Amino acid sequence: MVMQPVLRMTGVKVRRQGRTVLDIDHFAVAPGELVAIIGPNGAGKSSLLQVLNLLLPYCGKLELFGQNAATAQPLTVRRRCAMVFQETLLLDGTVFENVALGLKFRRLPREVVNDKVAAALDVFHCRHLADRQAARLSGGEAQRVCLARALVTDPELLLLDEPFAALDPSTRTALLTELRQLAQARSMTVLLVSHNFADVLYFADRAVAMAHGRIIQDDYPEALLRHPANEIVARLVGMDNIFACTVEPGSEQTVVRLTESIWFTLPGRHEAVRCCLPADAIYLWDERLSFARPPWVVVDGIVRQVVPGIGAERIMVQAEGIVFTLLAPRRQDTNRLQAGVPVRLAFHPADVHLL
Ligand SMILES: Nc1ncnc2c1ncn2[C@@H]1O[C@H](COP(=O)(O)OP(=O)(O)OP(=O)(O)O)[C@@H](O)[C@H]1O
Repeated sequence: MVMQPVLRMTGVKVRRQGRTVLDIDHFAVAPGELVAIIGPNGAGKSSLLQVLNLLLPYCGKLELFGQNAATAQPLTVRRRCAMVFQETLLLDGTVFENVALGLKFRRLPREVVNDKVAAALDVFHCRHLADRQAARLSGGEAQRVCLARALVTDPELLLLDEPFAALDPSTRTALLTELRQLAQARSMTVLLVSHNFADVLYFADRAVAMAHGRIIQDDYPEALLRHPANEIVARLVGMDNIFACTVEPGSEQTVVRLTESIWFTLPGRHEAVRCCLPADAIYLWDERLSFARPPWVVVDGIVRQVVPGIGAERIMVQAEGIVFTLLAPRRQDTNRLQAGVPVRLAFHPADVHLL
């Protein structure tokens, strides 16, 4: 059975102050999908969510829950959606009152409201805050309350516009985990706008990259990471190594040159001007791993910088005018690499993505 999409856009455009800020040929999301929306500042991500929440006028066709949004009752459609913003828009009053607000117009008995609010607060571990004034919460607490308020109405479509941006990493991870589990348990569809691709990998099953109001890639998050459609997406997903290259396409294989002596071959015929190499696909030389054998590409260079990190260090190595960035497991202090130390690197051409 083909499932009816929760939302379907066809030829949707939005103009703001004389400029087209959203231009979507086709976009559809199935029930239960967890979709991340990424894009540089001004790409149109918030505009997309605002259109879906019927907050912004548009041209073209938008269907929500199988109904044409232009002719459907806005209130009926909105009751099936909820949106959470980066700013915690809580009203004066207690946490309980804020979360109960979404249920207020549904004429539910008081006991049902109490139970639903308590359950929503429980999900995000903030039941103990129920009687506190919303204005006096910390950023993380307020964001949990906003999520509880959005979820108390059991929305079928949840729109999240960077609600985790201001939270500390452990709170973010905890909230994303809770939200993912909850969405899966309820078969809820979620669109999450995020600038953090680690969150995207953690939360979403599908990632949509936007630029200049258009969708430029729509695929599994891992596909964007390994095979970005263009340089904008490569930068969005944090691709550390984007090198200029020249290619010599042959009938069966293509020679890709980064410099005169750093080159490799790829099967097939390719045209490209850029070569992407993820930092975790470059290895420090280790004779036990026999990286020297072709098709591994072996490069000698000098460490320029070591940027400490949790679990892994980011190491910049200069070789023939190119700076390679690689991730290496953090070592004992005594054994650490330093600027000026000669090193040998290796990467496999299969990890290279050409643009
Ligand atoms: N209220 C507004 N009036 C006029 N133009 C606007 C308004 N809000 C946004 N825009 C413009 O619309 C375009 C898309 O903005 P939008 O907020 O959708 O992008 P975004 O991808 O969410 O960006 P960011 O990552 O910075 O939040 C931008 O060029 C922006 O300047």
